[in-house]
Formats: sequence, C-alpha cells, structure tokens
Amino acid sequence: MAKATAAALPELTASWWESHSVALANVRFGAMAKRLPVVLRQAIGIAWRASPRDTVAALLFNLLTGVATAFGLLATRGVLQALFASGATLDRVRAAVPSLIVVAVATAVRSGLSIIAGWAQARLEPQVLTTAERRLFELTTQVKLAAFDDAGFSDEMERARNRGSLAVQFLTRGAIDLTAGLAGLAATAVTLALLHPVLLGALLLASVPAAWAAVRAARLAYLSNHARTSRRRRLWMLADLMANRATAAELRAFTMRPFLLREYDIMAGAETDTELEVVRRQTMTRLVGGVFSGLATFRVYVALGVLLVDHRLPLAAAGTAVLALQAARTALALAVTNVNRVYEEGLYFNDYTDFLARAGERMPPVTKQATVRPPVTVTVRDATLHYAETDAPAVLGATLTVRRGETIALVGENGSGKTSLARLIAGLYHPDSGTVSWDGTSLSTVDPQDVWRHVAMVSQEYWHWPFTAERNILLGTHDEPRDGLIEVAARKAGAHDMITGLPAGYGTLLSRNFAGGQELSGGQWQRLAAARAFYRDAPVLICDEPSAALDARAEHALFAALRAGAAERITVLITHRLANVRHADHIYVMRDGRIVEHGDHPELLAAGGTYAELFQLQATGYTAA
Ligand SMILES: Nc1ncnc2c1ncn2[C@@H]1O[C@H](COP(=O)(O)OP(=O)(O)OP(=O)(O)O)[C@@H](O)[C@H]1O
Repeated sequence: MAKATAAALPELTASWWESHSVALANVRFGAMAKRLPVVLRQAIGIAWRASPRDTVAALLFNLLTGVATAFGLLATRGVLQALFASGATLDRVRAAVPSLIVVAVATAVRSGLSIIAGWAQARLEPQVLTTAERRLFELTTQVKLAAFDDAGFSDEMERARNRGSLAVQFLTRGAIDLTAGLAGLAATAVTLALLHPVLLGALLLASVPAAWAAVRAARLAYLSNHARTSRRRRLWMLADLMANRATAAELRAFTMRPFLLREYDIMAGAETDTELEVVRRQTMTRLVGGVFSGLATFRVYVALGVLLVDHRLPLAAAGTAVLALQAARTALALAVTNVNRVYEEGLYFNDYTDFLARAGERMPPVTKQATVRPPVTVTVRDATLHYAETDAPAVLGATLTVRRGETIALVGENGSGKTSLARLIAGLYHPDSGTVSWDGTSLSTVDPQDVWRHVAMVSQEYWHWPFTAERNILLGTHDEPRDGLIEVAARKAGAHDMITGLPAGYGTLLSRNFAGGQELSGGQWQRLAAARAFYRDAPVLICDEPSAALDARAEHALFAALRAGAAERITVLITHRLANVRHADHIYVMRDGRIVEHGDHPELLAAGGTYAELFQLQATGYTAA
C-alpha cells in the first residue's frame, strides 16, 4: 500500500523551498519571543498601509481601555478601604460613594472605549485583506511565465494565496487583540505593583507556562499544516476530479471511480492520521502548560495570604489584588490566545512575505529600452530553450526569419518544440542562449508588455473565460475597445451565427457555474478564441492548432480568413493538418527541438523528407479507396 502511495502521489515528497519555513517553525521559545515584535511590526505596517486612521484608532482605544481598567481597579481599592474602615455602616457607605462613582465612570468609559476599539478593528480587517490580496495578484499576474513551470513556485503561490493572505488579516486581528490583552495585563500589573511589588513578580511567573503552551501548540499546528500542503493540494485536486462537470463523463466511461476513491482514501487517511497526532501533541502540551499555570496561580494566592498574615498588605488592598488577579487572568487569556495567534499567523504570514519576495525575483527585468514597434522582421537566431526542471531542451539551436506579410508554419510530431518556438517568437519565454529579435532588437532587452501589445495568440490550450460571449471577444483588446469590430471578428472566426443563436446572443454568459450561464462545445469555444485573436488585430499572430476542434467548413473558413489578413502581419501557424500549411511562405519541420527541414510546400515535397512523408500519409487518408 505504501509503495502504491509513493508511486501514485509524487507530491508527497518535500520540495527544496520547504526547508526555510521548517527552520523558522522550529525556532525555540526564546527566539520566538524575539521574533514576535518583528511580526507585530510587520502586521501593524500592513494595517497602516490599508488604513492609517483605523489602525491608530484600534491601537489607541485598546490602550485607553487598559488605562480605564487600571483606574477602575485603583478606585475599587478606595471603595474597599472605605467599607473596611471602622465606624457606622452608613458613614462607611457614604465615604465609599466618591470612589464608587469613579468605579462606575471608569467601567462605563472602559466599555465605551472597548466598543470603539472593536469598531475600528472590524473596519480595518477587510481593508487589510484587500490590500494583501491585491498585492499578491499584482505580482502573480506579472511574474515571468517561466515561473509557473517551477513546482516550488506554484506551491508557494498556493500557500500564499490560500492561507497567506488570510494570515495577514488574522495577524492584524491577533496583533490588535494582543495589544488589548497586553494593555489589560499592564493595567493589572500596575495595579498589583502599586499594591505590593511581590504580587507583580508572582503574576509574571504565572503567565509564563500558559504562554509557553500556547506558542508550542501553535508551532505544532503550523508544522503539520506546512507538511500537509502537497498532500492537501492532491486532495483538492482529487475532490475536483470527482465532483466536476468537466470530468464526470470521462470518469464514468473509463470506470475511474474506484481508482479515484482509493487515491482519496490513501490521501485522506494520511491526512487524518497526521491531524490526530497533532491534536494529541497539542493536548499534551496544553495539559502540561495548564498544570504549571495552575501551580503558579496557587503560588500567587499563597504569597497574597502570607502578605496579609504578616500585615504587609491591608485587607482592602488584598481584596483589590484578588480582583486585579481575576482581571489579569482574563487579560492574560486574551494575550496568550493572541500570542498564539500572532505567532501561528506570523508563520503563515511569512509564507506570504516570502512569496512576495520570491515573486519579486521573478519579475521581468526592467530595461532601458521602453518599446518595440510592430515588427517588420522577426529573427530567431540559434535559440535554445530549457523549461525549469527538465533535462532535454524544448528548442535547440533554432534559426529562422519571418517578414511582415509572410506566414510561416511550424510542423512536426508531438513534443517536437513547435509551441515552445512560437512562445519564443511571442516573447513569452526568452531563450537560454541565442536571440529572438524584432527588427534587430532582442526581446530580452524589451519590456515584455510592449512586446505582447503587438501579439495575438490562439493557443492550443485556450481558456474558457467565464464571461459573456461579447466579453470573450472584447478581451482581445479590453484596454482599447474597437467599436463595431466585435461582430466583424466573430464573422471571420465563423462564430457570429453560433453566438446569435445563444439565448442572449452576444450577452450570453458562458459559464454553467452561474445562473443562466450557457456551455459551448469545444469547437464553439475554439471559434470564440479565434474571434478574440481577430479582434485584437495584432501585427504578430500566432495560431497554435487553431482548428483542432473545428468542423471542416469552419476550418476552411478560418484558414481563408487567416490568408485574407496575412498581408498586414506576421503569421505563425502550428498545425498537424498539413493541408492547411501548403500556402505558408515557409514551413519549418521540427524534431526534438531542432528545425530539421525548411522550405515551401513544393520544395519540401520534392525533398522527400519527413514533411513529404507526413503529407503523403495524410493525403492518402483522403484519397485511398
Ligand atoms: N511548461 C513546460 N514545462 C516543462 N516542459 C514543457 C513545458 N511545455 C512543454 N514542455 C516540454 O517541451 C517539449 C516541447 O513541447 P511543445 O509544447 O513545444 O511541443 P509541440 O511540438 O508544440 O507539441 P504538440 O504537437 O503536442 O503540441 C515537450 O517535451 C514538452 O513536454
């Protein structure tokens, strides 16, 4: 069973990037105590960026709540002093009235301040979450495409996205609640110190075991969560496969149910075991912390008794001390819970900040060269491309030139490097060696946004954007809409009739995940993808298997439209249907990343190489009796 698990679920193995966070989670209590202020500062920093006003209000009103608590306690001593003095009961009660009024006012003010602090905090949290998420998405939409080929990066992104952003929100909450707890503790500590310094020391001693247990429990939870990231990702993926409209038919036709459920059982079983172990260890920790905390509290009350018996503490002060100690326990519970939360969320927050830093390293280089113009000539010279974590190059020493008005076709067997070469031409990847230049300017020296502005792409794996049909086409140039051209583009792609046949025409929402949404067939989606590219009307058009899902008529119309517009642009065509590439000005045949043949259709047929062989093979399929 274990063997099967390892073979089927490679994600269980640890990745290189995990060591950093594990090291952090393994820090000892002292080191962690040192780290807390840093985490707190970062949390307050983010809160400040989200809303300076609410941050100040939340912190200030919590601190003022603490001050009101101290006032209330000290006034209580006045009440007790008056009540425990000698004399007639009525006189003693009268003497206690001023202090009682102070206690009442302090209590009312304290409640008011705490409500205002809660309000500021509630306002702050959603703003913090939005700020954190926005920052994350600013980076994920900008990092180099190559970053996504790195499994470590994807995992980090997932952790930062799923937990890290939330951690920022929880951390801010924890930081402010911790401030409230500490302010309450400080208030009671001041009160106790004023009553007798020994009581203060006793209170501090009582706090340590609880804090230790809280931090250790948090660390256990984090470590387990961290180790489970890969497995959970696999579990989510399995859950998605088993409860998804898109996979439902294939799952049944291939009777995959037992296999998927078995995989689920293996993963979920391991998940539950880990979780139970963590809960066991956390409970032990809390038990030990609780016992020591109880003993320490007992010692505090013994100290109080000794001071009373020795007449070093008056009865009124002892009564106040008991009240202060009770208030201290509440404040301590709040502080400890939030030390716990701040520490734990601080670790997740660290995932978030780490990801931001790593994503920052994967930004496209900022170059001096600001723009490229729509290219007249695109030149690929001796270009080689390796994807991350792969040994064999996807493109090896490719050289070609294509001019405006020309169409080139990349053909070859699956995995021969056609898409990869097209990605180089589009500036989506940069070659490890060699160059890709537009009119003599190497794309690796240009801001990629400027390159992509001139590129339209019908990719092999186009996305089914869950928007209306119109928006799906408009996405082609959403930043500079071209009035009236949506229908023109849709007609060129053979999508217009299909779209007008939808319940709400161009306004039909294309996603069954929303009420009233419609689903399209594979070919219909592909027409829409082509319409988007036509609408973009870019000087470099890359069509990667643009007709794989199209019927014969639609395919014919699409290639006719491509040829009609070819004079104004550079067209790169990738297709396995070789009948569609006969009109290309140059055909490049690829094998194992290399360009092994090139020429136009008659030249390549005459050469009698791979192209001729593949072409004849397809042609006989149509002519054979
Ligand atoms: N993002 C990626 N990360 C790692 N390897 C990749 C990636 N994309 C492609 N490859 C690998 O690079 C090689 C070339 O892939 P490419 O997609 O360029 O081939 P292709 O000729 O377009 O294939 P097909 O005809 O099947 O579309 C293949 O071995 C593929 O596994």
